[in-house]
This record gives sequence, structure tokens and C-alpha cells, in this order.
Amino acid sequence: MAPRVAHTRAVIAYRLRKLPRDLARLLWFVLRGHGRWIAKAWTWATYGDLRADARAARLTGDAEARRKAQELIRADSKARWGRAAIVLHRCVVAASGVAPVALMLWCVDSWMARTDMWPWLAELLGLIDRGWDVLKALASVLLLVAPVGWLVAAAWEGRSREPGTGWLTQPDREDADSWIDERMVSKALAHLGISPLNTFFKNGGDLLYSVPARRDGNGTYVQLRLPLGTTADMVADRRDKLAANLARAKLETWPTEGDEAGVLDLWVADKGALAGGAGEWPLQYDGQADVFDGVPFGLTQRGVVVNAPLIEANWLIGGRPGQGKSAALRTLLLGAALDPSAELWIFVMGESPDFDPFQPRTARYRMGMDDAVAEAAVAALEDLLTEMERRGKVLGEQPGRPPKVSRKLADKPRLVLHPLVCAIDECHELFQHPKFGKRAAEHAVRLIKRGRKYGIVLLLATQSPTKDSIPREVTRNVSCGVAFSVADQVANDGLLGSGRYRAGIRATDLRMKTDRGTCVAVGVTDASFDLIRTFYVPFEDEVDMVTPVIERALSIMSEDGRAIAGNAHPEIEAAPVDHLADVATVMRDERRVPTRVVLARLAEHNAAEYERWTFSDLKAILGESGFGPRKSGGVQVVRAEDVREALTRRAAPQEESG
Ligand SMILES: Nc1ncnc2c1ncn2[C@@H]1O[C@H](COP(=O)(O)OP(=O)(O)OP(=O)(O)O)[C@@H](O)[C@H]1O
Repeated sequence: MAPRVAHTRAVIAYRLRKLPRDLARLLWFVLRGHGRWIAKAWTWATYGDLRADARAARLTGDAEARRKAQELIRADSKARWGRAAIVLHRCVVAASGVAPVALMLWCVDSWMARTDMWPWLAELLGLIDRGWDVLKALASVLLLVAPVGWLVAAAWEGRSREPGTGWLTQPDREDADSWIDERMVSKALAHLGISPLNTFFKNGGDLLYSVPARRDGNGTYVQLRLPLGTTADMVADRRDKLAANLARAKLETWPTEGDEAGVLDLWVADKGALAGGAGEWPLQYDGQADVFDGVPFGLTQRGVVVNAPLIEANWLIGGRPGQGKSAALRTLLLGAALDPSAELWIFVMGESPDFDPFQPRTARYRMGMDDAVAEAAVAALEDLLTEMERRGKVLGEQPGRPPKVSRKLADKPRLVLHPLVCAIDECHELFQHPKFGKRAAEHAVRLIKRGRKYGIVLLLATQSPTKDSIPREVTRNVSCGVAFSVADQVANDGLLGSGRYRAGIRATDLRMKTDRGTCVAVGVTDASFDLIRTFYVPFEDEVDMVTPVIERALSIMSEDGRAIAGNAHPEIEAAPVDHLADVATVMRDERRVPTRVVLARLAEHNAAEYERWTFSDLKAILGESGFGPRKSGGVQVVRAEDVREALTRRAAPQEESG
């Protein structure tokens, strides 16, 4: 009860303090109200609206419209006078009926005493007297009330029509700095300089809020439908102004597109809420991780810890130099390192010690600018593809044919389905490598598209996320895109996916240095985007807090009875594919099959092996068996007879030796 009393007292005191100002405002409203009435009356009397139409038509040279407007003025004027005449006529008729009777009654009442009259007449006159008295009483009350009503109506007419203004201003309050409500948002939008919005507000429009302002983490969230002619990206384009209008920094203001282009999702951070880092990494001194549950990565704009998904996810991390890419990749890998079942492969395509402390925990680690590192990285991607196939087969042999690797399956050492995390820092160097680039890109795309189900995770970091440096298919298919401060729309959409910039999800607004360690991420949580302040595990100058974590990870592994070396060489023992036998199978007892059809059937039969095969691959493999495609009816075909003969030839020496 006490706080409520205190609050009421505070509000009353506040209102009293503001009383003179409020009264002056009220007076101004009354004056303005009269002004508006006069203006309205003038417009009505002079057919102002129609005249304005006629003027506009004359200016645009639209004779037809002008004629119509003028005809309307004439017709309106005629109708108005006609109506006035009818009213006058009715008054005259009524008066001519009522006046003689009233005059007669008055005369009779003046010359005769009521007692001498017929009783019904005296009664009628008495009734009229009483009615007259009531009318007089009512009139005197009305005389008092009417001016008050008049003033109230004038004040209402003269009220401020700007959006966001209210009669009572918000009292000073503790969270006034962070306070955002619909009126403030409307007011901020009304001053963005977007013409359809301006027209809407000028005509007294009120925005429709589908989600009224509500607390959302360290800020306020609203959702609203924009008026005709306005889209969310038009608002996002004026983010500077919107932020200034809401008294926020640009980074604290996030206008993005909602479910439709005309729906604006707006999240505004509390003042200063995004300043400062994310704090200490939760696993810095204690604990272990489970990559199936995700690893702590940072704090969202809502102040919630992000558990970054590592299983069934691939990551592309980018941004301008020195903004925290490697540190973010390190944090993800440290989390993975603290899961004793995870195997780490790290390739750094440059001379950088950023990941050196991980070496004892990794099964493969290569760092450097030379070709050998690029070759090792491509070989690793190739091995991962083979491993992916093996895992596919292993999964297929399990009871119930599980569609993907689960924690339970990953924990069965016999199956060797443990999580495999492969990180490539500065990956653009690899993809642009003159010798290995093309292969690396192809392998990476296949891994990203198909490896997720098998517990194989690719983490890529780059300074240069353009379409030349990162294959388009990589950008399109990675599930988690992370952008630290980037220079332009191309880099932004290269990391976060196309159309993100337009939708207002922009890492271009992150400032170099000031926002170091803060990134815009998509796909990491269910939200359409997150502004994440990443955790930082220091590794620079004299400070190395990474090594202790790696030491802890190693001791967790030895407690768990796991060895890096064991993990390092999973039995990649996919049965070798018998190409000739496969060709024989897809011939399906037909005498001749066009090579095009053979290739399609092979891809259907074993997608992983044959998906990318071309005519020359097929020709080469048939050539190895001593025959080739033949021409028949103008198309290249494979003959069943040739295949049969090749199989017999192949079997013969074995039988002989057997
Ligand atoms: N989350 C963070 N919080 C605080 N500081 C950070 C954070 N991340 C990075 N930094 C600071 O930024 C510096 C550069 O980080 P990092 O090496 O990760 O950048 P980078 O983007 O990988 O740069 P480059 O492209 O040159 O390798 C770090 O040394 C550290 O001082």
C-alpha cells in the first residue's frame, strides 16, 4: 500500500508543479480551437475544398476535373440555398399555425380571470405556465453550462494533433532514459522525412500497433503496420534519423522487416545497455560442454546467453580485420574442445598464432601461408567427405535407420560417430588458391550441404566475404552467418544471406573498434537476427587464457578415457565403390542405354559417389575396363554386352589364380 500512496503523492506533486504550464497550454488550445472553427466555417461557406480541387485541376491542366469541380460548387450552392429555403418555409408555416393560437390564448389570459374561464382552458394555461417555468430554469442552467461546454469543445478542437503528443506529459521517472512507448515511436516515425508517412500523419492518421511497446530483454520491442506507400526497408534506410529521434545510438535502434514488407519490427535497446563487453566466458575456469547442446558464445541484445549450436550447423564468420572473428572462432572451438567426444581439426590459412594453444587438443592442426597448408586443408575436406559417406553407411546399418547422429550414437565408440569439428580461419585464402581453391570450394559445398546430419561441422572465418572469395553455394547453405563490422552491403549479405541488408539486418552499422567483439548473427537462435556481444577469452600480448582451458580439456579427455590420436584417425573404411558393377546394375537388363541415362541412374544409385560425374568420368571408367561408349542412333550409348564382357574379363584371372 505504502508504495502506491507514495506514487500517488509523487504524481499529484508533479501535476501541481506543472499546473501553470498545463493551464497556459489549455488556453492556447482554446484559442487555436476557435481559429480552427473559423477556418472550417470559412471553408464551408466558401466551398473551400471544391475550390481547391478546381484550382488543382487548373494547375494540372485537367479541364474535365476543373469543370466537374465547378459544377459541383454550383450544384452544392443551389442545394444549400434550397435547403435553407425549405427550412424557412417550414418555420413560416409552423409560425403561421402556432402564432394565432398563442396570440389568442395570451389575449384571453390577459382580459379574463382564470376563475371565469372554462375549467379546461384554465388548466391548459396553467400547464403552459409550468412548462414556461421549466424552460426558464433550464435556460438559466444552460447559460452556466454552455460556456464551459463551449470552452471544452474549443480546447478539444484546438488540441495538438502531432503524433506522440499527449495532454499529460510523462512524469520524471527513474527509467525515463530507457522509456519508449508507442507515442514516442509514432513521433519518431513522423519526423523521418518519408513522404507517405508525412502525409499519413498530416491527415491525422494513427499507426496500428500489432505488438504494443513491451519490455524485451535490455530494451523495448514494438511491431506496427506501416501506412500505405511505406515499407520497413524505407524506415531501415533512415536508421540514423530514427535513432536520433528516439534519443538512442544507431546501434541501439533496430528497425527490421516483420512478416511482411509493410510490417515494422522495432527493437530499441535501453540507453547504454549494449556498451561494455559480454563479460567472462562462462566456461573459463570450470565446467565442460556438450556440443549437442551448444556452447556459450555471447550475449544477445536481450541480454540472454547464446548457446551456439555446433551440431547440425555450419558457420561462416566474417568482418573487417581486427574486429573479433578469430576470437569468436576460438570461443566456439574452446567450447568444442571442452566436449571430450569432439574431434577438432584446425587450419589457419595465414601466419597467425591465434590457434596455437589448441594444437595438443587437435587431431589435425596446420597453420601458414604456404601451399602445403592449403593442400592439407583440401585433403582434410576430402577425408571429411569420405568420412561422411562412411557415417551414412553406419547410420543406415543401425536399427531403425536413424536419420542423423545423436548424442547416444556419438557416445558408442564402436561406431566412431563422434562430433567432428573442422575450422578454417581466413578461408578465402583457401578458396582463392590457384591450385587447390576449386577443389576446396566443391568439397566445402558438399560438406555443408550434406555433412550436418553426420555430426560433421564446418566453421569458416574470413575477412573477405565476397562472391569471388567465398563460393556462393557456401554463403547460401551455411546455417549460421556471423558478421562483425563490415564495409558494405555486399559483405553484409555475403555473410548473413542475400536480402538481409534490405530487411534492415545490417552489420554495416557496427563501428570499427568501438563495436569490436559485437556481431550481427542469423541462424544462431530462432530470432530473425541477433546482435551478439561475443565472449572473449583473452589471447594477446602477455595474456593467454586459452591454454589453461585447453589443459583442462585434455584432462577431461584423459578422465574420460579418450585419446586424441584415437580420434584423429577414425576408421575411414568405406568399402571401395565398384564402378563397373554399378554400371552393370544400372543397365537394368537393357541392351543399350544412352550415357546420359546411365549417368542419371548412377547418381540415383549412389548420389555421394556419382552426383558430380560427367560424360568424361564415365568414359574414363569404362576405358579402364577396356571398352567405351558407342554411337547408336546418333547418341552415345553403353552396350550391355560390353559391360558383361568386361566383367567376365575381370573375373577370369581371379578364377584362374583361385
Ligand atoms: N569479444 C571481444 N571482446 C573484447 N575484445 C575483443 C573481442 N573480440 C576481439 N577483441 C579484441 O579485438 C582484437 C582482434 O581480435 P581478432 O584477432 O579476433 O580479430 P580478427 O577479426 O580475427 O582480426 P584479423 O582479421 O586481423 O585476424 C583482439 O586482440 C581483442 O583485443
